[in-house]
Amino acid sequence: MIDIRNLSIRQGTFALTDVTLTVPQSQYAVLMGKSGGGKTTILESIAGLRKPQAGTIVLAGRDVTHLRPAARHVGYVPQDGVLFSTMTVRDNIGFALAVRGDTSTDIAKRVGELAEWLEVAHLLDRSPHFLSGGEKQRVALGRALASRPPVLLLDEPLAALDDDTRDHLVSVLARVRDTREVTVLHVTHNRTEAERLADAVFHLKDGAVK
Ligand SMILES: Nc1ncnc2c1ncn2[C@@H]1O[C@H](COP(=O)(O)OP(=O)(O)OP(=O)(O)O)[C@@H](O)[C@H]1O
Repeated sequence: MIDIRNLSIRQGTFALTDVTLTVPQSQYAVLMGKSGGGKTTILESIAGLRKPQAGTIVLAGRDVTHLRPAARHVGYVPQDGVLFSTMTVRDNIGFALAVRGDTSTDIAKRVGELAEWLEVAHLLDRSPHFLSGGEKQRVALGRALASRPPVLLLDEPLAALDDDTRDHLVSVLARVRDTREVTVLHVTHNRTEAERLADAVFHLKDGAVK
């Protein structure tokens, strides 16, 4: 579950006030709204990368409002995916598991399983430099899901992809949704994408969520 109550965030002249939004457990919610409206700001606040001035954030029944990002157990695919460029695809996907000290056997098993599922098994030894846009996004998704987070945040994961690649990634995300293992908040501008994936659609308008 993602439960945001009365969140207020100010950055420079921009402000979001009193944002309230709930995504029930295992649901796939889409957040839409015009450019510059504050969608990324909301995702970054949930992930712990921005500090709100007021409000609470409860994830999977835990109040994480004052926890650091790593303690929140959130899977996050930021805008543009941004993989670690000095690491192979394998190490990108396994990163969170290595940081928390999983054994190399456990890491290899989970990375192998995810790579099959996301259809990137043939790319594991490659550097992110030599991946297509769609491949990069599938690897970024694998990295976000590796530690089995209860919450997944996706910031325009399908932007800047051609139609066929976008269609394929939508079907991958539908598979993620259908496992019902994770509660998802997905930011997009694309109505078709929202219709194909969302259990619920939220609209951010004039600093408020409807
Ligand atoms: N550190 C900052 N200081 C001041 N203003 C900022 C800062 N970061 C973001 N902003 C402003 O906050 C507003 C909301 O930005 P945000 O990226 O959350 O919007 P968005 O809805 O995700 O936009 P887009 O759809 O274009 O990605 C924008 O006006 C942006 O310029």
